[in-house]
Amino acid sequence: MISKHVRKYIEVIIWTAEANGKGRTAGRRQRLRDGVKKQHLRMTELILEAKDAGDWIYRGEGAANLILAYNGSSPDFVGKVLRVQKVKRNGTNCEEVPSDLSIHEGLLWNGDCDLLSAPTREIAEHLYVQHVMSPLLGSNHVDAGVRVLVSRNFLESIQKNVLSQRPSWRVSDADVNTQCDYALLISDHSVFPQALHDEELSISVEIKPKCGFLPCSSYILEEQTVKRSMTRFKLHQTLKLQHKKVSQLSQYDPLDMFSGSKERILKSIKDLFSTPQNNFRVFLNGSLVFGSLGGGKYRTNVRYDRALEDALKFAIQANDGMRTTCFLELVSEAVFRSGLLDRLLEVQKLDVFDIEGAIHAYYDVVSEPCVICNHLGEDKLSGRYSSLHSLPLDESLKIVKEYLIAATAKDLSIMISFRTREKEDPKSPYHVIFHESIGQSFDYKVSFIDLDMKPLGKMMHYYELDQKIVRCCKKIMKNAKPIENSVNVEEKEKEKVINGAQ
Ligand SMILES: O=P(O)(O)O[C@@H]1[C@@H](OP(=O)(O)O)[C@H](OP(=O)(O)O)[C@H](O)[C@H](OP(=O)(O)O)[C@H]1OP(=O)(O)O
Ligand SMILES: Nc1ncnc2c1ncn2[C@@H]1O[C@H](COP(=O)(O)OP(=O)(O)OP(=O)(O)O)[C@@H](O)[C@H]1O
Ligand SMILES: [Zn+2]
Repeated sequence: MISKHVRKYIEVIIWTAEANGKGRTAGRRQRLRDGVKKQHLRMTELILEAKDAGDWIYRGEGAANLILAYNGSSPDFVGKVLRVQKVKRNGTNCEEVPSDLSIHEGLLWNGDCDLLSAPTREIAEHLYVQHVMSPLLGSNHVDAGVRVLVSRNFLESIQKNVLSQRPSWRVSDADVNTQCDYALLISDHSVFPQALHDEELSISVEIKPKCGFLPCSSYILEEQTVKRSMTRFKLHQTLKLQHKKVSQLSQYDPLDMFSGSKERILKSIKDLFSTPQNNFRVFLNGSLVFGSLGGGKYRTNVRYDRALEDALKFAIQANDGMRTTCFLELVSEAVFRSGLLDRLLEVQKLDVFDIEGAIHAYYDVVSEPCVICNHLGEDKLSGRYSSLHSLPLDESLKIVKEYLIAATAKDLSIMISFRTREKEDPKSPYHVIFHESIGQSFDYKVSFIDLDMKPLGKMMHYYELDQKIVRCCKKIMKNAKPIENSVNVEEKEKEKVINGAQ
Protein backbone atom coordinates (compact mmCIF):
# COMPACT_ATOMS: atom_id res chain seq x y z
CA MET A 1 0.00 0.00 0.00
CA ILE A 2 1.27 3.48 -0.81
CA SER A 3 1.62 5.67 2.30
CA LYS A 4 -0.07 9.05 2.32
CA HIS A 5 3.31 10.75 2.15
CA VAL A 6 4.49 8.76 -0.85
CA ARG A 7 1.17 9.52 -2.54
CA LYS A 8 1.76 13.19 -1.81
CA TYR A 9 5.24 12.90 -3.32
CA ILE A 10 3.84 11.40 -6.48
CA GLU A 11 1.33 14.25 -6.62
CA VAL A 12 4.20 16.66 -6.24
CA ILE A 13 6.06 15.05 -9.15
CA ILE A 14 2.96 15.31 -11.31
CA TRP A 15 2.47 18.88 -10.17
CA THR A 16 6.05 19.72 -11.08
CA ALA A 17 5.67 18.13 -14.48
CA GLU A 18 2.41 20.00 -15.11
CA ALA A 19 3.93 23.22 -13.94
CA ASN A 20 6.58 22.69 -16.59
CA GLY A 21 3.97 22.08 -19.26
CA LYS A 22 4.72 18.35 -19.46
CA GLY A 23 2.44 15.38 -19.06
CA ARG A 24 1.84 12.96 -16.22
CA THR A 25 3.48 9.70 -17.17
CA ALA A 26 6.66 8.27 -15.73
CA GLY A 27 8.23 8.39 -19.20
CA ARG A 28 7.47 12.05 -19.47
CA ARG A 29 8.77 12.64 -15.98
CA GLN A 30 12.02 10.97 -17.02
CA ARG A 31 12.19 13.14 -20.14
CA LEU A 32 11.59 16.17 -17.98
CA ARG A 33 14.49 15.14 -15.76
CA ASP A 34 16.72 14.40 -18.78
CA GLY A 35 15.85 17.81 -20.16
CA VAL A 36 16.82 19.49 -16.93
CA LYS A 37 20.04 17.47 -16.80
CA LYS A 38 20.94 18.59 -20.33
CA GLN A 39 20.10 22.13 -19.38
CA HIS A 40 22.44 21.87 -16.41
CA LEU A 41 25.13 20.36 -18.60
CA ARG A 42 24.81 23.17 -21.09
CA MET A 43 25.48 25.65 -18.33
CA THR A 44 29.08 24.57 -18.46
CA GLU A 45 31.10 23.57 -21.46
CA LEU A 46 34.23 23.20 -19.40
CA ILE A 47 35.60 19.69 -19.18
CA LEU A 48 38.60 18.63 -17.13
CA GLU A 49 40.61 15.66 -18.35
CA ALA A 50 43.67 13.75 -17.17
CA LYS A 51 46.05 16.17 -18.91
CA ASP A 52 44.64 19.04 -16.79
CA ALA A 53 45.21 17.39 -13.41
CA GLY A 54 48.74 18.81 -12.99
CA ASP A 55 47.32 22.35 -12.85
CA TRP A 56 45.33 21.65 -9.71
CA ILE A 57 46.98 21.62 -6.30
CA TYR A 58 45.76 20.56 -2.90
CA ARG A 59 44.17 23.42 -0.92
CA GLY A 60 42.36 21.60 1.85
CA GLU A 61 39.44 19.35 2.65
CA GLY A 62 36.56 18.75 4.99
CA ALA A 63 34.62 15.61 5.75
CA ALA A 64 32.82 15.59 2.40
CA ASN A 65 34.89 17.47 -0.19
CA LEU A 66 38.41 18.01 -1.38
CA ILE A 67 39.39 21.50 -2.50
CA LEU A 68 41.96 22.13 -5.23
CA ALA A 69 43.45 25.48 -6.14
CA TYR A 70 44.33 26.36 -9.73
CA ASN A 71 47.97 26.79 -10.58
CA GLY A 72 47.73 27.13 -14.36
CA SER A 73 47.06 30.01 -16.74
CA SER A 74 43.68 29.34 -18.32
CA PRO A 75 41.47 32.43 -17.79
CA ASP A 76 38.51 30.09 -17.15
CA PHE A 77 40.14 28.81 -13.98
CA VAL A 78 42.41 31.55 -12.65
CA GLY A 79 41.11 32.72 -9.26
CA LYS A 80 38.99 29.61 -8.81
CA VAL A 81 39.03 26.50 -6.69
CA LEU A 82 37.63 23.12 -7.64
CA ARG A 83 35.44 21.33 -5.10
CA VAL A 84 35.58 17.59 -5.64
CA GLN A 85 33.26 15.20 -3.86
CA LYS A 86 34.69 12.50 -1.59
CA VAL A 87 33.25 9.11 -0.77
CA LYS A 88 33.46 7.51 2.67
CA ARG A 89 35.55 4.38 2.97
CA ASN A 90 33.95 1.30 4.37
CA GLY A 91 36.95 -0.84 5.23
CA THR A 92 38.83 -1.18 1.95
CA ASN A 93 35.77 -0.42 -0.17
CA CYS A 94 33.95 2.84 -0.72
CA GLU A 95 30.37 3.41 0.40
CA GLU A 96 27.57 3.91 -2.12
CA VAL A 97 26.75 7.57 -2.66
CA PRO A 98 22.98 8.07 -3.12
CA SER A 99 22.44 9.32 -6.67
CA ASP A 100 19.02 10.84 -6.07
CA LEU A 101 17.07 12.67 -3.42
CA SER A 102 15.07 10.15 -1.41
CA ILE A 103 11.29 10.25 -1.77
CA HIS A 104 10.96 11.98 1.57
CA GLU A 105 13.67 14.50 0.75
CA GLY A 106 11.68 15.22 -2.39
CA LEU A 107 8.70 16.03 -0.17
CA LEU A 108 10.82 18.19 2.05
CA TRP A 109 12.49 20.31 -0.59
CA ASN A 110 9.56 20.73 -2.90
CA GLY A 111 7.84 24.09 -2.73
CA ASP A 112 9.74 27.33 -2.62
CA CYS A 113 12.57 26.03 -4.78
CA ASP A 114 12.91 23.77 -7.76
CA LEU A 115 14.98 21.06 -6.13
CA LEU A 116 12.57 18.35 -7.08
CA SER A 117 13.20 18.87 -10.78
CA ALA A 118 16.88 18.06 -10.33
CA PRO A 119 17.77 14.81 -12.07
CA THR A 120 20.52 13.93 -9.63
CA ARG A 121 21.30 14.55 -5.97
CA GLU A 122 24.37 16.58 -6.92
CA ILE A 123 22.29 18.97 -8.99
CA ALA A 124 19.70 19.21 -6.20
CA GLU A 125 22.50 20.09 -3.78
CA HIS A 126 23.75 22.79 -6.11
CA LEU A 127 20.23 24.21 -6.43
CA TYR A 128 19.93 24.12 -2.63
CA VAL A 129 22.90 26.47 -2.28
CA GLN A 130 21.50 28.77 -4.99
CA HIS A 131 17.86 28.83 -4.00
CA VAL A 132 17.75 28.08 -0.29
CA MET A 133 20.98 29.16 1.42
CA SER A 134 22.10 32.05 -0.77
CA PRO A 135 18.90 34.12 -0.34
CA LEU A 136 19.00 33.51 3.41
CA LEU A 137 22.65 34.51 3.84
CA GLY A 138 22.90 37.16 1.14
CA SER A 139 23.79 36.42 -2.47
CA ASN A 140 26.69 38.92 -2.34
CA HIS A 141 28.43 36.62 0.09
CA VAL A 142 27.77 33.27 -1.56
CA ASP A 143 29.20 31.76 -4.73
CA ALA A 144 27.31 28.56 -5.48
CA GLY A 145 29.84 27.90 -8.25
CA VAL A 146 29.35 26.29 -11.65
CA ARG A 147 29.42 22.63 -12.39
CA VAL A 148 32.22 21.40 -14.63
CA LEU A 149 32.48 17.99 -16.16
CA VAL A 150 35.41 15.92 -14.93
CA SER A 151 36.61 12.70 -16.49
CA ARG A 152 37.32 9.59 -14.41
CA ASN A 153 41.01 9.86 -15.42
CA PHE A 154 41.16 13.44 -14.18
CA LEU A 155 39.82 12.40 -10.78
CA GLU A 156 42.14 9.39 -10.60
CA SER A 157 45.17 11.60 -11.31
CA ILE A 158 44.03 14.10 -8.68
CA GLN A 159 43.57 11.24 -6.22
CA LYS A 160 47.19 10.19 -6.76
CA ASN A 161 48.69 13.69 -6.85
CA VAL A 162 47.21 14.94 -3.58
CA LEU A 163 47.59 11.76 -1.52
CA SER A 164 50.83 12.75 0.20
CA GLN A 165 49.44 16.13 1.29
CA ARG A 166 46.23 14.84 2.84
CA PRO A 167 46.08 14.25 6.62
CA SER A 168 46.30 10.49 7.15
CA TRP A 169 43.09 10.33 9.21
CA ARG A 170 41.23 12.00 6.32
CA VAL A 171 42.77 9.48 3.91
CA SER A 172 41.52 6.55 5.95
CA ASP A 173 38.10 8.16 6.35
CA ALA A 174 37.31 8.96 2.71
CA ASP A 175 38.69 9.12 -0.80
CA VAL A 176 38.04 11.12 -3.98
CA ASN A 177 34.79 9.93 -5.51
CA THR A 178 36.08 8.96 -8.93
CA GLN A 179 32.56 7.97 -10.02
CA CYS A 180 31.47 11.60 -10.09
CA ASP A 181 30.82 13.32 -13.42
CA TYR A 182 31.08 16.82 -12.03
CA ALA A 183 33.02 19.04 -9.73
CA LEU A 184 32.17 22.57 -8.67
CA LEU A 185 34.21 25.52 -9.84
CA ILE A 186 33.98 28.23 -7.18
CA SER A 187 35.68 31.60 -6.63
CA ASP A 188 38.81 31.28 -4.59
CA HIS A 189 37.72 33.36 -1.62
CA SER A 190 41.24 33.61 -0.26
CA VAL A 191 42.29 36.01 -3.03
CA PHE A 192 40.79 39.08 -4.71
CA PRO A 193 39.60 38.62 -8.30
CA GLN A 194 41.38 41.67 -9.71
CA ALA A 195 44.76 42.55 -8.27
CA LEU A 196 45.46 46.26 -7.75
CA HIS A 197 49.14 45.71 -8.59
CA ASP A 198 51.52 42.84 -9.39
CA GLU A 199 52.87 42.25 -5.90
CA GLU A 200 49.48 42.34 -4.25
CA LEU A 201 49.14 40.26 -1.10
CA SER A 202 45.95 38.86 0.19
CA ILE A 203 45.65 37.65 3.76
CA SER A 204 42.54 35.69 4.60
CA VAL A 205 41.07 33.97 7.60
CA GLU A 206 38.66 31.09 7.63
CA ILE A 207 36.38 30.81 10.65
CA LYS A 208 34.01 27.95 11.37
CA PRO A 209 31.89 29.66 14.04
CA LYS A 210 29.49 26.73 14.80
CA CYS A 211 26.19 27.23 16.63
CA GLY A 212 25.91 30.67 18.23
CA PHE A 213 22.91 30.34 20.53
CA LEU A 214 21.63 28.28 23.45
CA PRO A 215 18.52 26.24 22.68
CA CYS A 216 15.39 26.97 24.68
CA SER A 217 12.95 24.47 23.19
CA SER A 218 10.38 23.11 25.64
CA TYR A 219 11.02 19.67 24.15
CA ILE A 220 14.44 19.44 25.79
CA LEU A 221 14.17 16.85 28.55
CA GLU A 222 15.16 17.74 32.13
CA GLU A 223 18.11 15.34 32.03
CA GLN A 224 19.46 17.21 28.99
CA THR A 225 19.07 20.61 30.56
CA VAL A 226 22.80 21.40 30.51
CA LYS A 227 22.21 22.21 26.83
CA ARG A 228 20.35 25.34 27.91
CA SER A 229 23.37 26.82 29.68
CA MET A 230 26.39 25.61 27.69
CA THR A 231 26.83 25.83 23.94
CA ARG A 232 26.73 22.71 21.81
CA PHE A 233 30.31 23.54 20.77
CA LYS A 234 31.61 23.55 24.36
CA LEU A 235 29.69 20.42 25.28
CA HIS A 236 30.92 18.63 22.16
CA GLN A 237 34.52 19.44 23.09
CA THR A 238 34.38 17.02 26.03
CA LEU A 239 33.32 14.15 23.81
CA LYS A 240 35.88 15.09 21.17
CA LEU A 241 38.59 15.10 23.82
CA GLN A 242 37.51 11.71 25.07
CA HIS A 243 37.60 10.34 21.51
CA LYS A 244 41.00 12.03 20.99
CA LYS A 245 39.58 14.04 18.11
CA VAL A 246 41.14 17.08 19.77
CA SER A 247 44.17 17.24 22.05
CA GLN A 248 42.78 19.87 24.40
CA LEU A 249 39.57 21.77 25.01
CA SER A 250 39.03 24.79 22.82
CA GLN A 251 38.98 28.15 24.57
CA TYR A 252 36.61 29.48 21.94
CA ASP A 253 33.02 30.22 22.89
CA PRO A 254 30.61 30.83 19.98
CA LEU A 255 28.46 33.02 22.25
CA ASP A 256 31.30 35.58 22.23
CA MET A 257 31.61 35.46 18.47
CA PHE A 258 27.87 35.98 17.96
CA SER A 259 27.48 38.51 20.80
CA GLY A 260 27.51 41.64 18.63
CA SER A 261 29.94 43.17 21.15
CA LYS A 262 33.29 44.39 19.79
CA GLU A 263 35.18 43.30 22.89
CA ARG A 264 33.68 39.83 22.98
CA ILE A 265 34.24 39.30 19.27
CA LEU A 266 37.92 40.19 19.74
CA LYS A 267 38.08 37.78 22.67
CA SER A 268 36.61 35.01 20.52
CA ILE A 269 39.14 35.65 17.74
CA LYS A 270 42.00 35.50 20.25
CA ASP A 271 40.59 32.27 21.69
CA LEU A 272 40.36 30.78 18.19
CA PHE A 273 43.95 31.76 17.61
CA SER A 274 44.99 30.04 20.87
CA THR A 275 43.13 26.82 20.10
CA PRO A 276 42.36 26.82 16.38
CA GLN A 277 41.29 23.16 15.91
CA ASN A 278 39.25 23.14 12.67
CA ASN A 279 37.66 26.50 13.48
CA PHE A 280 40.41 28.93 12.47
CA ARG A 281 42.95 29.16 9.64
CA VAL A 282 44.97 31.91 8.01
CA PHE A 283 46.11 31.96 4.38
CA LEU A 284 48.62 34.19 2.62
CA ASN A 285 47.77 34.38 -1.09
CA GLY A 286 45.93 31.09 -0.68
CA SER A 287 48.73 29.24 1.12
CA LEU A 288 48.08 28.12 4.64
CA VAL A 289 50.20 30.03 7.17
CA PHE A 290 48.33 29.21 10.35
CA GLY A 291 46.05 26.34 11.43
CA SER A 292 45.74 22.84 10.08
CA LEU A 293 45.05 21.74 6.54
CA GLY A 294 42.22 19.32 6.25
CA GLY A 295 40.84 20.13 9.68
CA GLY A 296 40.92 18.59 13.08
CA LYS A 297 43.95 17.71 15.03
CA TYR A 298 45.93 20.85 15.59
CA ARG A 299 47.93 20.06 18.69
CA THR A 300 49.56 23.05 20.30
CA ASN A 301 47.99 25.71 22.45
CA VAL A 302 49.20 28.70 20.49
CA ARG A 303 50.22 31.90 22.23
CA TYR A 304 52.60 33.13 19.56
CA ASP A 305 53.25 31.77 16.11
CA ARG A 306 56.47 32.74 14.35
CA ALA A 307 55.30 31.62 10.91
CA LEU A 308 52.20 33.79 11.07
CA GLU A 309 54.11 36.79 12.44
CA ASP A 310 56.57 36.44 9.54
CA ALA A 311 53.86 35.96 6.93
CA LEU A 312 52.17 39.16 8.06
CA LYS A 313 55.41 41.12 7.55
CA PHE A 314 54.49 42.30 4.06
CA ALA A 315 50.93 43.24 4.86
CA ILE A 316 50.98 44.73 8.35
CA GLN A 317 53.37 47.54 9.17
CA ALA A 318 53.83 46.95 12.87
CA ASN A 319 56.84 46.09 15.00
CA ASP A 320 57.96 42.49 15.12
CA GLY A 321 55.89 40.68 17.74
CA MET A 322 52.91 43.01 17.26
CA ARG A 323 51.75 42.05 13.78
CA THR A 324 49.67 39.06 14.87
CA THR A 325 47.91 41.15 17.52
CA CYS A 326 47.09 43.85 14.94
CA PHE A 327 45.87 41.23 12.52
CA LEU A 328 43.53 39.63 15.07
CA GLU A 329 42.14 43.10 15.80
CA LEU A 330 41.59 43.63 12.09
CA VAL A 331 39.72 40.35 11.79
CA SER A 332 37.46 41.09 14.74
CA GLU A 333 36.72 44.56 13.37
CA ALA A 334 35.71 43.03 10.02
CA VAL A 335 33.49 40.46 11.76
CA PHE A 336 31.88 43.22 13.81
CA ARG A 337 31.34 45.63 10.91
CA SER A 338 30.11 43.11 8.35
CA GLY A 339 27.11 42.25 10.55
CA LEU A 340 27.07 38.88 8.78
CA LEU A 341 27.08 36.88 11.99
CA ASP A 342 23.75 38.44 12.96
CA ARG A 343 22.35 37.23 9.69
CA LEU A 344 23.89 33.80 10.14
CA LEU A 345 22.48 33.55 13.66
CA GLU A 346 18.96 34.17 12.34
CA VAL A 347 19.36 31.22 9.98
CA GLN A 348 20.77 28.99 12.73
CA LYS A 349 17.77 29.89 14.87
CA LEU A 350 15.44 28.27 12.35
CA ASP A 351 16.15 25.33 14.61
CA VAL A 352 13.36 26.28 17.00
CA PHE A 353 12.48 22.87 18.35
CA ASP A 354 15.95 21.46 18.92
CA ILE A 355 16.70 17.92 17.78
CA GLU A 356 14.68 16.66 20.78
CA GLY A 357 11.59 18.15 19.15
CA ALA A 358 12.47 17.89 15.47
CA ILE A 359 13.13 14.14 15.66
CA HIS A 360 9.41 13.50 16.32
CA ALA A 361 8.43 15.56 13.28
CA TYR A 362 10.99 13.53 11.30
CA TYR A 363 9.24 10.24 12.09
CA ASP A 364 5.97 11.73 10.86
CA VAL A 365 7.65 12.91 7.66
CA VAL A 366 9.02 9.44 6.92
CA SER A 367 5.75 7.79 8.04
CA GLU A 368 7.43 5.50 10.52
CA PRO A 369 6.53 4.79 14.15
CA CYS A 370 8.43 7.20 16.38
CA VAL A 371 11.40 5.30 17.82
CA ILE A 372 11.93 7.98 20.47
CA CYS A 373 8.38 7.85 21.83
CA ASN A 374 8.53 4.06 21.77
CA HIS A 375 11.77 4.11 23.68
CA LEU A 376 10.58 6.69 26.21
CA GLY A 377 7.36 4.73 26.64
CA GLU A 378 5.42 7.84 25.66
CA ASP A 379 1.84 7.51 24.64
CA LYS A 380 1.84 9.67 21.55
CA LEU A 381 -1.65 10.90 22.19
CA SER A 382 -1.27 11.82 25.84
CA GLY A 383 2.52 12.30 26.14
CA ARG A 384 4.55 15.48 25.86
CA TYR A 385 5.18 14.96 22.16
CA SER A 386 1.52 14.46 21.24
CA SER A 387 1.24 18.02 19.94
CA LEU A 388 4.14 17.39 17.57
CA HIS A 389 2.76 14.06 16.39
CA SER A 390 -0.66 15.52 15.71
CA LEU A 391 0.63 18.29 13.42
CA PRO A 392 -0.45 18.22 9.77
CA LEU A 393 2.22 16.92 7.40
CA ASP A 394 3.04 20.37 6.03
CA GLU A 395 4.01 21.55 9.48
CA SER A 396 6.11 18.47 10.25
CA LEU A 397 7.87 19.04 6.93
CA LYS A 398 8.51 22.68 7.84
CA ILE A 399 10.04 21.74 11.20
CA VAL A 400 12.41 19.20 9.67
CA LYS A 401 13.27 21.36 6.70
CA GLU A 402 14.13 24.32 8.91
CA TYR A 403 16.10 22.07 11.24
CA LEU A 404 18.23 20.93 8.28
CA ILE A 405 18.70 24.47 6.94
CA ALA A 406 19.84 25.51 10.42
CA ALA A 407 22.21 22.52 10.46
CA THR A 408 23.87 23.84 7.29
CA ALA A 409 24.17 27.27 8.92
CA LYS A 410 25.76 25.76 12.03
CA ASP A 411 28.41 23.96 9.99
CA LEU A 412 29.44 26.52 7.37
CA SER A 413 32.60 28.62 7.41
CA ILE A 414 33.28 32.28 6.75
CA MET A 415 36.24 33.53 4.79
CA ILE A 416 37.40 37.10 5.27
CA SER A 417 40.11 38.39 2.96
CA PHE A 418 42.15 41.56 3.33
CA ARG A 419 44.48 43.47 1.05
CA THR A 420 46.27 46.70 1.78
CA ARG A 421 45.24 49.85 -0.04
CA GLU A 422 46.87 53.23 -0.17
CA LYS A 423 43.82 55.40 -0.49
CA GLU A 424 40.09 54.88 -0.58
CA ASP A 425 38.64 54.24 -4.02
CA PRO A 426 34.98 55.27 -4.29
CA LYS A 427 34.49 52.74 -7.11
CA SER A 428 35.89 49.82 -5.15
CA PRO A 429 33.31 47.07 -4.58
CA TYR A 430 34.92 46.29 -1.24
CA HIS A 431 34.55 47.77 2.22
CA VAL A 432 37.54 49.48 3.77
CA ILE A 433 38.83 49.20 7.32
CA PHE A 434 41.32 51.66 8.77
CA HIS A 435 43.48 50.20 11.56
CA GLU A 436 44.29 53.18 13.75
CA SER A 437 47.34 52.01 15.68
CA ILE A 438 49.23 51.05 12.50
CA GLY A 439 47.65 53.76 10.33
CA GLN A 440 46.86 51.36 7.46
CA SER A 441 43.73 50.85 5.35
CA PHE A 442 42.58 47.46 4.11
CA ASP A 443 39.97 46.35 1.60
CA TYR A 444 38.06 43.40 2.92
CA LYS A 445 35.46 40.98 1.63
CA VAL A 446 33.48 38.28 3.40
CA SER A 447 32.15 35.04 1.91
CA PHE A 448 30.38 31.97 3.19
CA ILE A 449 31.69 28.55 2.20
CA ASP A 450 30.42 25.00 2.65
CA LEU A 451 26.66 25.45 2.42
CA ASP A 452 25.94 21.79 1.80
CA MET A 453 22.49 20.33 2.19
CA LYS A 454 22.34 17.93 5.14
CA PRO A 455 20.70 14.60 4.28
CA LEU A 456 17.34 13.86 5.87
CA GLY A 457 18.71 10.42 6.78
CA LYS A 458 21.06 12.12 9.25
CA MET A 459 18.26 13.06 11.67
CA MET A 460 18.66 9.99 13.85
CA HIS A 461 22.43 10.52 13.88
CA TYR A 462 21.82 14.07 15.13
CA TYR A 463 19.58 12.77 17.89
CA GLU A 464 22.02 10.09 18.97
CA LEU A 465 25.02 12.41 18.89
CA ASP A 466 23.13 14.95 21.00
CA GLN A 467 22.42 12.26 23.61
CA LYS A 468 26.00 11.04 23.52
CA ILE A 469 27.40 14.54 24.02
CA VAL A 470 25.20 15.18 27.06
CA ARG A 471 25.90 11.73 28.51
CA CYS A 472 29.63 12.30 28.22
CA CYS A 473 29.40 15.71 29.97
CA LYS A 474 27.22 14.35 32.74
CA LYS A 475 29.65 11.52 33.36
CA ILE A 476 32.48 14.00 33.73
CA MET A 477 30.42 16.21 36.04
CA LYS A 478 29.64 13.22 38.21
CA ASN A 479 33.26 12.10 38.45
CA ALA A 480 34.76 15.53 38.98
CA LYS A 481 35.46 16.74 42.55
CA PRO A 482 33.04 19.37 43.90
CA ILE A 483 34.32 22.87 43.30
CA GLU A 484 34.56 25.22 46.29
CA ASN A 485 33.31 28.78 46.37
CA SER A 486 31.35 28.77 43.13
CA VAL A 487 28.56 31.28 43.18
CA ASN A 488 25.76 29.26 41.68
CA VAL A 489 25.11 25.65 40.91
CA GLU A 490 24.95 26.11 37.16
CA GLU A 491 28.39 27.75 37.12
CA LYS A 492 29.69 24.86 39.26
CA GLU A 493 28.32 22.37 36.76
CA LYS A 494 29.99 24.14 33.88
CA GLU A 495 33.31 24.34 35.65
CA LYS A 496 33.16 20.64 36.41
CA VAL A 497 32.76 19.87 32.73
CA ILE A 498 35.72 22.04 31.86
CA ASN A 499 38.01 20.98 34.70
CA GLY A 500 37.00 17.36 34.66
CA ALA A 501 37.82 16.98 31.00
CA GLN A 502 41.29 18.47 31.23
O1 LIG B 1 27.98 17.42 14.10
P1 LIG B 1 29.13 18.35 14.24
O2 LIG B 1 28.78 19.61 14.92
O3 LIG B 1 30.33 17.67 14.82
O4 LIG B 1 29.55 18.84 12.76
C1 LIG B 1 30.24 18.03 11.81
C2 LIG B 1 31.64 18.61 11.65
O5 LIG B 1 32.35 18.40 12.85
P2 LIG B 1 32.96 19.55 13.74
O6 LIG B 1 32.32 19.35 15.09
O7 LIG B 1 32.67 20.88 13.14
O8 LIG B 1 34.43 19.24 13.79
C3 LIG B 1 32.39 17.90 10.54
O9 LIG B 1 33.65 18.53 10.38
P3 LIG B 1 35.03 17.71 10.51
O10 LIG B 1 34.89 16.51 9.66
O11 LIG B 1 35.17 17.39 11.99
O12 LIG B 1 36.07 18.69 10.05
C4 LIG B 1 31.62 18.01 9.22
O13 LIG B 1 31.56 19.37 8.84
C5 LIG B 1 30.21 17.43 9.37
O14 LIG B 1 29.46 17.72 8.20
P4 LIG B 1 29.34 16.70 6.96
O15 LIG B 1 29.23 15.33 7.54
O16 LIG B 1 30.58 16.92 6.16
O17 LIG B 1 28.12 17.18 6.23
C6 LIG B 1 29.47 18.10 10.51
O18 LIG B 1 28.25 17.41 10.69
P5 LIG B 1 26.82 18.13 10.74
O19 LIG B 1 26.39 18.06 12.16
O20 LIG B 1 27.01 19.56 10.30
O21 LIG B 1 25.97 17.36 9.83
N1 LIG C 1 35.74 28.86 -2.26
C1 LIG C 1 36.82 28.63 -1.52
N2 LIG C 1 37.87 29.46 -1.54
C2 LIG C 1 38.98 29.22 -0.82
N3 LIG C 1 39.15 28.14 -0.02
C3 LIG C 1 38.13 27.26 0.06
C4 LIG C 1 36.91 27.46 -0.68
N4 LIG C 1 36.08 26.44 -0.40
C5 LIG C 1 36.74 25.65 0.47
N5 LIG C 1 37.96 26.12 0.75
C6 LIG C 1 38.97 25.51 1.66
O1 LIG C 1 38.81 24.09 1.61
C7 LIG C 1 38.45 23.56 2.90
C8 LIG C 1 37.43 22.43 2.75
O2 LIG C 1 36.27 22.90 2.06
P1 LIG C 1 34.78 22.61 2.54
O3 LIG C 1 34.56 23.21 3.88
O4 LIG C 1 33.89 23.06 1.45
O5 LIG C 1 34.81 21.03 2.67
P2 LIG C 1 33.70 20.07 3.26
O6 LIG C 1 34.18 18.69 3.09
O7 LIG C 1 32.38 20.39 2.64
O8 LIG C 1 33.69 20.49 4.82
P3 LIG C 1 32.86 19.80 6.03
O9 LIG C 1 33.84 18.98 6.82
O10 LIG C 1 32.39 20.98 6.84
O11 LIG C 1 31.77 19.03 5.41
C9 LIG C 1 37.89 24.75 3.67
O12 LIG C 1 38.05 24.54 5.05
C10 LIG C 1 38.72 25.90 3.10
O13 LIG C 1 39.97 25.98 3.76
ZN1 LIG D 1 7.75 10.81 19.04
